[in-house]
This record gives sequence, structure tokens and C-alpha cells, in this order.
Amino acid sequence: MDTDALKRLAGEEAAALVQDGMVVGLGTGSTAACMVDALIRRVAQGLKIVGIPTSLRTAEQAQAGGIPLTDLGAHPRIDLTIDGADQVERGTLNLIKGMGGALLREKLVAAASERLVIIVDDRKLSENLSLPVPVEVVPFGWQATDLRIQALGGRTVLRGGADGTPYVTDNHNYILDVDFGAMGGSRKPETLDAALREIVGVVETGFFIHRAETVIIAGEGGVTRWQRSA
Ligand SMILES: O=C[C@H](O)[C@H](O)[C@H](O)COP(=O)(O)O
Repeated sequence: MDTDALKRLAGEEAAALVQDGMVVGLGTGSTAACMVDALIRRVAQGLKIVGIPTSLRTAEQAQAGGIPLTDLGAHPRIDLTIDGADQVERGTLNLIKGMGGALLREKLVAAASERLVIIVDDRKLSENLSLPVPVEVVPFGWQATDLRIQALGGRTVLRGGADGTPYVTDNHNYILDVDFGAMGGSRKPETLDAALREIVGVVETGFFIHRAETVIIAGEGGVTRWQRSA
């Protein structure tokens, strides 16, 4: 099975968890897009839900496919959010998210959700989180914020568009991708996350610590589910 087929498998498995009457958080990225496609098909067959998208592009996809949308103002409590991830740590189910730039809205939606279900293909699994973590920063004075982040021991790259200008998030901020190398031991993701969030100018990080309730993993052998222990 190619990666796209695995993403579809995970997306369809997760979409089957959605029930009539739910407020559903709609994630961002190529795997989440497969789940939104599966939900669009179910809505066309009569499923009654409202969705809260985590990015403008997910909003566009859902709206074009006929999923009624709402927001956290009207529905501050979400029944179930289904989203992708860039890396999942075995054992803890801690995540790195935000390669697609949607980390802030994804975290706001996750924080309002009763359940967060993450969908990935098995390439995303890792013993320890090790990818560069996306950090959303305020554009004003981002260079000073960058220096403070580097002082934590991370190598930083300002995310750029194809034309060399900074990538701008849906919230009009920039993203620094921060490479801490493989984490674990004394360099715990939760410690780095807390230190990053204390820096003025940092809006949010792509660390999702103790947030995923379930991870649905698609691999050659089919679908596996991991549950976070309490
Ligand atoms: O900002 C983007 C999100 O966190 C995505 O859920 C994440 O990057 C995974 O995306 P994909 O399913 O395309 O690998």
C-alpha cells in the first residue's frame, strides 16, 4: 500500500467514529483531508454533524463538500476532534504537529475537545520525538524571540515561502522550526515546551503533550489503535 492509501485507511477508520449530533473538530493536513473526505461522504448520506475547522484550507474543503461549519463561540465544547500529526512518540502518545502551519488553531480546537483522535501512517511513529518542532511567533521582533529560543539549545529556521518571504500562518504569525535533536532523558519535550511557552513572542508550540486520547495507525498489516493510559 502506498502512503496515500494508508492515509485514506486511517482517515476512513476515524471518520467512522463520528456519530449523529456531534460537534467535530476537523484537523489539517493530507491525512486529516482524507478523514474530511470520508465525513463529506457520510454527511451526503444523512449524517448530521457540525464541524469546527482548524485551518482556512480545511474550512474550504469541508464547506465545499457540504459539512455545516460552526466555531468555538457557538460551540465551546467539541465532542471529538480528528487530526493528523507529524510524529508520534510510542508509549506516551506525545506528538509533534504543525508542519502544515496549523498548530495554533489545532491546539485551540484540541483543548476544547472531549476526545482527540490522531490519525497517522506508521512512518510517523518514533521511540522519541526528534523532528524540528514548529513554533508560532509574533512577527514583531521575531529576531529577538529567535535568539531566546536558540538560547534553549535549539537550532532555528524561519519557515519561508517558495519566494523566500516568511510563511504566514492563518493567524498572521511566523513559524520558527526548532531542531532540538532527539528528545528524551534530560531533554524532555514537556520541559522544552514549557520553556518555549515562557518566551515573550512565542504564541504556541507544535508539542502536543498528553493530549491525544487515541492514535489510529495505518500500516501494511491494517489498522492499529493505541490508547493513552490515564
Ligand atoms: O499543521 C499541520 C498539521 O499539524 C498536520 O496535521 C500535520 O502536519 C500532519 O500532516 P500530514 O497528514 O499532511 O502529514
